[in-house]
Amino acid sequence: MSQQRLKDRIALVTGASSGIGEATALELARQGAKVAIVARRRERLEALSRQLESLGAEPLVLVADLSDEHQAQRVVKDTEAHYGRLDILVNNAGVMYLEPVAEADLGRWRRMLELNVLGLIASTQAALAGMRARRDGHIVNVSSVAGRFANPNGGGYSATKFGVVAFSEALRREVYKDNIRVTVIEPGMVATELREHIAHAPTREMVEGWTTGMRQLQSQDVAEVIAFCVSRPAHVNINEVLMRPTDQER
Ligand SMILES: NC(=O)c1ccc[n+]([C@@H]2O[C@H](COP(=O)([O-])OP(=O)(O)OC[C@H]3O[C@@H](n4cnc5c(N)ncnc54)[C@H](O)[C@@H]3O)[C@@H](O)[C@H]2O)c1
Repeated sequence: MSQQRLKDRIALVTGASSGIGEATALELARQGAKVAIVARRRERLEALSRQLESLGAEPLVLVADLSDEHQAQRVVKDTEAHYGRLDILVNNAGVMYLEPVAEADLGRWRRMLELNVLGLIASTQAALAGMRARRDGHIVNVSSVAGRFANPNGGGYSATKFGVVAFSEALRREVYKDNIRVTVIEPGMVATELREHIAHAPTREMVEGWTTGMRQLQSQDVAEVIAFCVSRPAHVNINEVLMRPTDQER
């Protein structure tokens, strides 16, 4: 039995129907959190919900397309209405399309921007009022190593993940005074369904090449990092440690 470091904490995990989101929902539940899960595939969420139930997580299943900002805001409000508050928001839902700029399908890139960036911003915005009022909350944004380093054919995806890093750093500076913590997670290659979206065949080979000889992460590895970050005692203000406010901001 894991330590119940998240006992009575209320979490919402987006993109929970597979991969990192599914593993994170389970790990938060093992550590005692109550967990709301959201994605588009109801059957997958229902199956996860049964596992969460058996861990005592009192799950809430929400089906939404988070590339729609209104739906992204609604799931936060639905979670707050159901449990009375939201303590931990894990913005994990994302897609990856890798293709050369010259051949890019801009409709696909727009959908990627809408989900990976705008949806994440919308759910964050919806969570702030409640967290501010209680002076308590933790927002975890899942970016990627592609949010710090860009590779050929990864321009569209990296634009979204650099965007997540930039947004999170600005957000952290806006909300640290309200005791809201912001963490960005930047995993390397993780064995999930995400790779199936690699649109361009040579890119698939290239991505395989980048990772040859590297340890491939499992979703559970990332889930444990997220659970560790959100389970720090509230008096440890990591915002102050990671990004010391300038004198003007004090
Ligand atoms: N797998 C990797 O190598 C890797 C590396 C770094 C970062 N990431 C990031 O991790 C996050 C999770 O990805 P994953 O690897 O677990 O892949 P995944 O495909 O298994 O999971 C993505 C999740 O997002 C959901 N989703 C997709 N579109 C959605 C939409 N429009 N509305 C609601 N939900 C939607 C999917 O249903 C799924 O639950 C993503 O943000 C991804 O960019 C993944």
